[in-house]
Amino acid sequence: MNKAVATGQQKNSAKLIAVCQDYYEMTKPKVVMLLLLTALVGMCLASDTWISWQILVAGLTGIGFLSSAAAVINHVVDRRIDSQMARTFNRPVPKGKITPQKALIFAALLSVLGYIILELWVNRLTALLTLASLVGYAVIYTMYLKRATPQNIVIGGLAGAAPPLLGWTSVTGEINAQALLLVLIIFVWTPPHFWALAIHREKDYARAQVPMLPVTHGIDFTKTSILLYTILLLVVCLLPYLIGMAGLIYLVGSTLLNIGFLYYAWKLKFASTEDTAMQTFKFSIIHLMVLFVVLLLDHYFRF
Ligand code: HEM
Ligand SMILES: CC(C)=CCC/C(C)=C/CC/C(C)=C/COP(=O)(O)OP(=O)(O)O
Repeated sequence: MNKAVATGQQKNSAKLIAVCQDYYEMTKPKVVMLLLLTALVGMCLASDTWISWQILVAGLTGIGFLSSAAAVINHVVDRRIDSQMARTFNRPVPKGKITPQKALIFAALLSVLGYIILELWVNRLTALLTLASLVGYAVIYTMYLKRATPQNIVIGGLAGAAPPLLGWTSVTGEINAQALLLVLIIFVWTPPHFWALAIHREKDYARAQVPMLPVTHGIDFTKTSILLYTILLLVVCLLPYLIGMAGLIYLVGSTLLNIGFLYYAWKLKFASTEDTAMQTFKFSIIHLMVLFVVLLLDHYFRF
């Protein structure tokens, strides 16, 4: 083969890979992975036996596609804000690597596919609840709340907290109090998760004029709020054990994780160094991931 043609082909495939990476980045893959873990745990806890492969695969694919679509819409709607923040200015839409139109077509494709998968192979309730979560995050949180009130992430957090319920309804076709308890755990976890990062990025949010809590009420007030939510989280996390939904493995695991979270929140409030806010944010992600793995282990190896 001609050397120039071969080099041209190499350049084209490198370009294609780069474009695919940009589309992939817009789906917030790591966030969606954790959302899917919580949905998987919702599915497993909904049943005393093994769940069917069809529900598992179709449920996770549908919930994953709709969550990814919500994340892509967030990239489009927030392109002005993102272009003003050091953490996000390099994203594909503000950088001009992907046009808003193309991103929206991608989001529409993911949404339609995800909805059809849930409707055809899971059930209508799950399809509708997942669509409502997409609207909750992409429209209610991103378009309105984020720009309107420092309670934005508290209220908007409900959409991100929904996946355990979506997993549960995938298996049973109905809404259940135990599933709502899992939603409550993530709902209470979200403020300390996000506000820790918001403290670290306070100047970014102030510059972009986004009314996040550290911007509107100050860093000290935000630290107190984080500490109080972390205490509330410890209490809420005890409920699955207290109502007999989970056993000792969960009780021990969850208590250790919450003591860890409390340690970071305490340090952030009373003995903070430059890194403490980011360490607290990183720990929050480990906390939720391990908490849901522990719930799963407890479900299958309960004694
Ligand atoms: C309204 C609710 C939430 C807000 C405002 C929020 C905000 C954020 C922000 C701003 C980041 C930083 C992203 C970056 O570095 O580019 C982040 C990271 C992350 N969030 Fe959340 N989050 C929320 C809910 C959730 C939920 C429900 C989950 C999962 C169950 C989650 C999982 C994660 C993960 C895994 C990361 C790390 C992503 C990475 O390293 O790329 N978040 N979150
Ligand atoms: C269907 C379903 C379950 C939808 C939920 C989808 C979803 C991706 C929820 C995660 C919440 C999240 C990452 C919020 C951050 O947005 P931000 O705009 O404040 O953060 P950013 O500045 O990093 O974009």
